[in-house]
Amino acid sequence: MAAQSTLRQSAAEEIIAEFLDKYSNLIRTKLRNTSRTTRLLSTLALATSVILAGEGARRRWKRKRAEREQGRKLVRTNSWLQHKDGSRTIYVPYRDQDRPAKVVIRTTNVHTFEAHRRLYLNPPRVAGLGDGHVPAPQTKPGLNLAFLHQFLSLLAIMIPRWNSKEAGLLLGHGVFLMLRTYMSLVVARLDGDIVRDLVAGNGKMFLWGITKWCGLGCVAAYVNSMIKYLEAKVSIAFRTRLTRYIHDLYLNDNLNFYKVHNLDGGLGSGADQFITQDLTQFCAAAANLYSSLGKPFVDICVFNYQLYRSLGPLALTGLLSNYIITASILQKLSPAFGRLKAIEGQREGDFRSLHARLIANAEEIAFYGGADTEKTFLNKQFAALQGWMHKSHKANIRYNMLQDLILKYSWSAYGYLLSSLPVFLPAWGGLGGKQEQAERGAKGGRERGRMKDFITNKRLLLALSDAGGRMMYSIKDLSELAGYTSRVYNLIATLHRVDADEYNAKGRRSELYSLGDVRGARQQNFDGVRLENVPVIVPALWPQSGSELIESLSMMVRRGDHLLISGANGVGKSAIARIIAGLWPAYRGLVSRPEHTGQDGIMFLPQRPYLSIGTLRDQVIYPDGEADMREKGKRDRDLRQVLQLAHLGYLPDREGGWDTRKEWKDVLSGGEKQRLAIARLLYHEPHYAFIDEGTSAVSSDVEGLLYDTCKDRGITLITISTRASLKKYHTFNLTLNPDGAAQWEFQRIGTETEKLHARRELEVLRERLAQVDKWKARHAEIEAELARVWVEGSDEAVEVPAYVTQGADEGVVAEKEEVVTEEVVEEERETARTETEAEETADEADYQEAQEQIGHETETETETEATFTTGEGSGVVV
Ligand SMILES: Nc1ncnc2c1ncn2[C@@H]1O[C@H](COP(=O)(O)OP(=O)(O)OP(=O)(O)O)[C@@H](O)[C@H]1O
Repeated sequence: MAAQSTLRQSAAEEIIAEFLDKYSNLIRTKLRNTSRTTRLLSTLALATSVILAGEGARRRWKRKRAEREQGRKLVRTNSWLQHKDGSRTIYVPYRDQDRPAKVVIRTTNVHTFEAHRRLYLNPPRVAGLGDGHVPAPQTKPGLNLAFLHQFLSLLAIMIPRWNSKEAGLLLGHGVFLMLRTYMSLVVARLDGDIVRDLVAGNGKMFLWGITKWCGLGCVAAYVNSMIKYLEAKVSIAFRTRLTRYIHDLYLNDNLNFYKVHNLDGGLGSGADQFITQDLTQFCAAAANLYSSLGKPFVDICVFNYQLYRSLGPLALTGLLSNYIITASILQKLSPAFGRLKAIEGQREGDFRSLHARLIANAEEIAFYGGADTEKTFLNKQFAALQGWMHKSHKANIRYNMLQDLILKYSWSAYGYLLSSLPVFLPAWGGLGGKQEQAERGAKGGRERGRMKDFITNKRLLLALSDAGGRMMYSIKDLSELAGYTSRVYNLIATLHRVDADEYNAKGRRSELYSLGDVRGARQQNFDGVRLENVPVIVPALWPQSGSELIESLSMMVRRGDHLLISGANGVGKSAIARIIAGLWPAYRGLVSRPEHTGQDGIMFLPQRPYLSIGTLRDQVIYPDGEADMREKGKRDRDLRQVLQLAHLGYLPDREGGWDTRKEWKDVLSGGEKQRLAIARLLYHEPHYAFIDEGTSAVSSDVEGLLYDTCKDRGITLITISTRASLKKYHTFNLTLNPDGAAQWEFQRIGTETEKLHARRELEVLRERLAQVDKWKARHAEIEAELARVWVEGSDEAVEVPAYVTQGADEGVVAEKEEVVTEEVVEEERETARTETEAEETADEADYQEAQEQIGHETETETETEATFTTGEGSGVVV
């Protein structure tokens, strides 16, 4: 044995040596035959390619290192790279912070959206999804043509091209599925062989059969796990495509993320449940459908053919009729799984959005002590979900029973019957029947043959019944998929509808001021802000009609003309900003505004300051990212300067630097949030800025400085405020008073008319001042009455704590009240004196200051006396 192996080894060595000799001789001869120049040139070429390859490798390595370094930096600063074609490269922490994974995100082409709009807004009539025009379809989800149309429409997004990654993954998945079918066939045959050898007592063949079985097991295990892996990959790939598509449609310049909730309402409590939950379930179900339908289908074809060969045409007819009968029974008796799943998804969404609401408003709820009430809301919503889930599972009981009865027990009994055909009816028994007829008489051998055929056929029948069963089970999967499909299709159709502003169903008349009745025009490249005969309407959810706040409003703000929009609460001041920003529609008239939002354009500071996730830097430069900031040539020191101007210079040091990440909405105080919003304004330096109650929590000394800074930076301010004291920073004033004779009044601040108003206000003030003496007398009366009142049992009354009584005896209290009254009177006299002086000198600066004081007074008065408002409106249009 040892000698044999040595012999084999030396033979192998000889072969290798011969091989090496042959090729070295060949090279040597070739070299000898070539000229010196050729050799020199070849050597040079070789050396150059080695050097170039080395240099290439070095550069690649360097690039990779720089890229990794850049990735780390971008992760730290919460930033990304923006490319010219609109795509972005983002880095996400992968295994560890040091090796972030690079992801390139390409935005969906506008033409793709246009091409798809037809699928979602004008579905074919035959699908029964509406009349072929908007509104978006709302059919009962189920196995019908609508489902087919919806699924194919989504497939156009999930697999955009035949050579896309998703198509490749599906192909790979298909190959493995076929492989598994083939393996099932091989296993069925091998099973029969093993039993035959066992019955025949052929030990050698039996052992060989077992060895093959184990080998097949390894391959089958690999194939099965690859099928699962590829299924998961397909599901993730589908989800990625759909999620990016939806994000591009949801968060675009048309502000669909706002409109879909505030104007359309087609998605109920929110798009979040659709995008996070329903989409995931849809993709998992769609990827699974391929294997749960595709694989059994292939199995059924292959196994039927095999059984047809061995059991004959009668068996095949029996099998096919069995499928048809089973499918129709199950289809008839199955509950509406699609609808059940769709409504379950909706209730899950409602429950989830209540939780999200609780998190977003945790502080406010905690202050109010509203935990119990919120718990009741949550429990109520959960009970609705739970009830529906019970209903859904109950519906499953009957279906599962039926399914088990038919697929497990009836089918196997039927299988035994079919397997016995060659034995009892050999004339109808295919190959098996022929063999049976041929071998009649050879008793012992035939029994073993029968056993082998029976085992093979039984396994094939089992596999077939399994495939058929899975096919039948997938009726349920398919119905559930129909539910998810309808939800995802509804989401995309609604987004397309909102994006196209297509609310008007053909042939249907729209209600006045409904979303189908928007006829105003927008001009987006105007150097100024202008409204021309625009009604201020609170839009209602489509298709209801909105409610009118102001019938028709006209105004214009040019560069340098600062405007203050004032009026009582709820009159529609912010509504004007919403119309100009494009959040609310312009139902009639013309709205003109600068094209860009941000730098050199227009910016809106909302009433509730918003703080994004990310670093401190992100808060100042929002909505820019760090990459945009660098592109604009701004550095951290510029941001520090901006913060200083907003009186927040201490923030980077206090919070630990620009890259610090915190939950900023909880970290910053109300006033700080507002000052941060002003800092954003100073960073972006727009030409026009809407400030909606943007300084209400800022102390008045800082407020003035902030206004002056903004104006010095060339920002034209349009302030929405109830504070008349802000007048002095503005040139024009738009006063809204929908209940007055004129619903609004637009006038220059400091004009004769306005002075007239101020004088009238002064007169009213003086009248009130004259009443102070009367109040004093009345006060003394009340004091005297109180002193006379004797409260029965006051001696036994609960003892007043010492800290209350200290220095609070009647005399002291009276004295204090006297002093307070004196102070109030003195203050009012002082105010009146100032007003009179201002009026007399008519000096502009003094006048403004006096105006401010009046403003303070007016504010206080407005709260108490409804009559103490500005004069009649004149409806001046600039
Ligand atoms: N999304 C909405 N849905 C329904 N009504 C709304 C909506 N937003 C605002 N409104 C209504 O529109 C009216 C004007 O609101 P707006 O926010 O413009 O008031 P405002 O004058 O700015 O008040 P405030 O001084 O309190 O901020 C209010 O009556 C309000 O209830």
